Amino acid sequence: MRHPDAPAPGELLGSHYDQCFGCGGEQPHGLHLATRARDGVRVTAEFTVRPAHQGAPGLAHGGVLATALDETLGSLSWLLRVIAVTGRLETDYVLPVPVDTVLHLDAEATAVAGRKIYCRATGRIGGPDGPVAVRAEALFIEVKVDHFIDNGRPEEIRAAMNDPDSVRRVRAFEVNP
Ligand SMILES: CCCCCCCC/C=C\CCCCCCCC(=O)SCCNC(=O)CCNC(=O)[C@H](O)C(C)(C)COP(=O)(O)OP(=O)(O)OC[C@H]1O[C@@H](n2cnc3c(N)ncnc32)[C@H](O)[C@@H]1OP(=O)(O)O
Repeated sequence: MRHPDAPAPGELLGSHYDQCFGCGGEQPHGLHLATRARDGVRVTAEFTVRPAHQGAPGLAHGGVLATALDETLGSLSWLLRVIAVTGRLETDYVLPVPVDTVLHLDAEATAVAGRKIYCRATGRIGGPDGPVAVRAEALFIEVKVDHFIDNGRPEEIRAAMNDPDSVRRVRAFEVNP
């Protein structure tokens, strides 16, 4: 169920961490995904494949495409108002994705059971209604903020805790009655 305080449909979700490879603005070769809330527990995003994202000449690396799917699926957290990490991500690569292509991503949660969030995503090329190039089914697991504090490298954790925007974002996720 969408949380009552979830961002409204159409609203841009913003980055959860400015150094994130998927969505952070401070990663020069990152994916710079900008994700929007949609109805229900659904989000959409666009990812433009850059030369830094190649695997084969002129084609997107499969791991980068998996990252785009992972990041979009992770953004469903904003609508559920929980912090969650990827437990399992199964990816189908249906079409090659050339450099400069815009990948239109669409993710939705399909079920929640305790801490487990089941979800799926597609990435289409040639427009939001174009053919599916990649798709994923995933299981995200809800965690507390301590997951990052206990496991992250101390210098980045300290920097995040000293950044008021970062603390505000995490607090918003923690309150989930
Ligand atoms: C103040 C500032 C401080 C810092 C601020 C930070 C802010 C950050 C905000 C937001 C971040 C969002 C980041 C999104 C980025 C995109 C998403 C990613 O790429 S995340 C990275 C990749 N993923 C991992 O690194 C997980 C590594 N794995 C783990 O840590 C553990 O394995 C974890 C937490 C996933 C589960 O461990 P357990 O000990 O908590 O829980 P157990 O009991 O093992 O599992 C719970 C249930 O889930 C099932 N489960 C777990 N893993 C599964 C799997 N792989 N396949 C199937 N089921 C699985 C289990 O069978 C269990 O199910 P049953 O409740 O018994 O029914």
